[in-house]
Amino acid sequence: MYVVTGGEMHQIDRYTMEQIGLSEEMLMENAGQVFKEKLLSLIQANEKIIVFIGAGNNGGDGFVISRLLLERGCDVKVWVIPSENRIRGTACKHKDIYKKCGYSFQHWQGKEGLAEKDLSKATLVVDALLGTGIEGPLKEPYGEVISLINSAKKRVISVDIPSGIPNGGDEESRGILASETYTLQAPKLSAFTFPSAENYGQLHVLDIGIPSRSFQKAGIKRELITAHTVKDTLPVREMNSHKGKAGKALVIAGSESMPGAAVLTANACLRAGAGLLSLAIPQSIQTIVASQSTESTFIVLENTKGSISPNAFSDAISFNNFHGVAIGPGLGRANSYPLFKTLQPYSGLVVIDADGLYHLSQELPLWRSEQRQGATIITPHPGEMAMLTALSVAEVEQNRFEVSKSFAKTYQMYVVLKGPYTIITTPEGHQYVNTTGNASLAKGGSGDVLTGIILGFLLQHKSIQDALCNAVYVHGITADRLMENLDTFSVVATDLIDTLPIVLRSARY
Ligand SMILES: NC(=O)C1=CN([C@@H]2O[C@H](COP(=O)(O)OP(=O)(O)OC[C@H]3O[C@@H](n4cnc5c(N)ncnc54)[C@H](O)[C@@H]3O)[C@@H](O)[C@H]2O)[C@H](O)CC1
Ligand SMILES: [K+]
Repeated sequence: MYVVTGGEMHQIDRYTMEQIGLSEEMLMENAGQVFKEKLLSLIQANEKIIVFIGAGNNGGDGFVISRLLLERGCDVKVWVIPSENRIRGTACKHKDIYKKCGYSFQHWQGKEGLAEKDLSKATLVVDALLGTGIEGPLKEPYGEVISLINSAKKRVISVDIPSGIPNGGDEESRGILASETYTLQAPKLSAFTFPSAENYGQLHVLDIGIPSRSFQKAGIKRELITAHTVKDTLPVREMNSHKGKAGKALVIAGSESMPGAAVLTANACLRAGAGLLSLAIPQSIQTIVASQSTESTFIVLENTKGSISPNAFSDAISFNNFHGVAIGPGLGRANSYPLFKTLQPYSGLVVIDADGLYHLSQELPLWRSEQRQGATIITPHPGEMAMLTALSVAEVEQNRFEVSKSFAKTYQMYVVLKGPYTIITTPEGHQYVNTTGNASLAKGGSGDVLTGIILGFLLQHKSIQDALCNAVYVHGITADRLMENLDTFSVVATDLIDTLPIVLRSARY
């Protein structure tokens, strides 16, 4: 499933109409039909529905939805915000069809009019005020209508997008606070960009019949990770596999103040399929780490002031014995730069996280793909991305898609930008958005687990992007699964590792 900007959606609509020959009237009718079906499956028989309609095609969808619900005998009040002569094109055609079927509507005349009364009696609001055609700051009377709807605190279902949110989704908005949004054909960027993502409520995607060819022709390179894509791309372990063939992983992690990071990364990596796992850790934490990661083997390094000594590293490890390396969780920044540097010439996969990203920010050009034989995968949270790009955290948050794309293309790396909707970007600029996971992941250690799963999966998959997509998806699902029995406050990173085997099993079937 593709993820698009408002502008791309218009381009896709145009191709569908002009080149494929599906008319806008038909697409609008389809939108109304699927919306109505979805709505009827979720509402009570005695629901009192109020529909708010704007001037553009989002309002046109509102006319189709109102007609179809009235045809089904639903109790529907329809309020149209612009004067009738402002409704043009396809929306006007569907307004006329609505009227010719014998149905009427009320005109908005300010909030003191009857709309407020109808709203107070309604049990459900359908928001068909504004869609992807919004430009610039919200104009009146839409601001006033939206404030009225929001303050009524009803169940609100938005058509396509919550009305009033900016197209990029990145600016402060006075948009509708929807309980649910039924988006048409493809989720829009604003559903995954804060603060607008918070306006959406629960997101459902409705197939209105726009062919995938229209998306391909528009060159859309953003997709959603779904249960289907994961199931189709999760590899199966061959019968004649052996531990060496299943991937030899090296994790360089941990320090006296953060020994747990090494444990979490190693154990997650093993649970994600690594055949053999070596942990490179400072000598002073070896006993404690070994007691909690039974299956790991160890490369014990000299330590200085609680972390790996700057002198100990270069000849202690032969990187080429490993298929992939993860570096960074709990490493500490003070002494580990020389160690980080020795990894650059290594020809295998390198996953860089946490303190490893700090070192990377000091010598970024050296890690461009043409300077390395193996692929580099980075797993920053927005703060670390800000450090790597010299932007503010707010700038990263507001332009998550663009910032990660530009970084991935410039440095030819795979970027896993973590957050409520983690975005994976390939060096070619293809992007994959993850929707699994929940607020319980906002806790120390969950990133270490993800790094471990990523390394484990990289060693099982042929395609790096599939490995990354599948890793972030299952990581999120483990948290979702834990929510069946636990509270968001209570989940700890070890729970994620313990749940991973069950989640992996069900992701396959
Ligand atoms: N995706 C599809 O294939 C289909 C989508 N449909 C729906 O069409 C809308 C997009 O329609 P469009 O006419 O382009 O725009 P809007 O309805 O969002 O609104 C345009 C309308 O709003 C006025 N306006 C613009 N900016 C502002 C502002 N800042 N404040 C107030 N008013 C503003 C402008 O003057 C216009 O009158 C899409 O979201 C879907 O819901 C179709 O059903 C066909 C298939
Ligand atoms: K809307």
